Amino acid sequence: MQAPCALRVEGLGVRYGALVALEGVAWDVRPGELLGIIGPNGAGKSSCYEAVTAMVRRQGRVFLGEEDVTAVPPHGLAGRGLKRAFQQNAFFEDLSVLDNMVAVLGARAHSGLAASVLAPRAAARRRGEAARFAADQLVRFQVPAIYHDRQPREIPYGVQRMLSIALAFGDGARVLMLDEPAAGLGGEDMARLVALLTSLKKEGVALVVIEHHMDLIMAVADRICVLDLGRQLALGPPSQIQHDERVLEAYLGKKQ
Ligand SMILES: Nc1ncnc2c1ncn2[C@@H]1O[C@H](COP(=O)(O)OP(=O)(O)OP(=O)(O)O)[C@@H](O)[C@H]1O
Repeated sequence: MQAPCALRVEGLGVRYGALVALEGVAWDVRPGELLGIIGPNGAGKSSCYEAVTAMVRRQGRVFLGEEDVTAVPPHGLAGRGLKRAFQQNAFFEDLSVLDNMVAVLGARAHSGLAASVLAPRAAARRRGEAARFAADQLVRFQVPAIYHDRQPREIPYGVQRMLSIALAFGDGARVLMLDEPAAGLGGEDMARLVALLTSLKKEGVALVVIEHHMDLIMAVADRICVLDLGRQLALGPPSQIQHDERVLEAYLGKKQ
């Protein structure tokens, strides 16, 4: 028996005034599975991404596990384990890499003023534990310890991308959505990204990844949703998508 869906969308649509940017999109993703979303420029990928996380006005329904979360606002979705990263890296620039991670881990790290005054040793111990947990989390997301004390803008771009994924994931995610995680990455950084995505899948995280980088998506996706002119052109495993005539014509054909 197949595992239940981690995330499912039905009849997803987005309009900007008279422009139909997305219409009738329907897919699901299961724990441990990576769904790739591809399509030519203007196909509706970003609109789809924003629509799932309720960042734009949209039609359709969104289910997280068994729960209909269509009416849940973005912060409520994050609280339920649907996390998203942004295409642009977004950091607290004045904090170190480690403190960025501590900050998103939130409650785990903050002992509070009252606790610090009334029980300073316990508060210090909790802060130490939070910092260790944050450091472990960063290493797990391919951000090596040599960068933890630096500010985000001081670390290499490829490591910044990993940091942004780590921050999006926070203290855990049932579903993690990534918008072009491979943008601007080359050789070794790309290999690190593949390793990270593969390990998240093994841990049972469901991933939804918008990507222009065909080699990456064909290598790591279990299924791919192809959008073109706001419509869902195809949905299937990479082997099927690579040979789909409509996809070749609409997407790959336009790229050549
Ligand atoms: N805020 C907006 N207002 C008006 N039109 C928009 C807006 N955002 C996107 N669009 C239009 O909606 C359509 C889909 O855009 P979208 O950004 O979702 O596509 P995309 O597949 O992500 O494209 P790209 O690969 O270029 O980022 C395009 O025609 C785009 O011009």
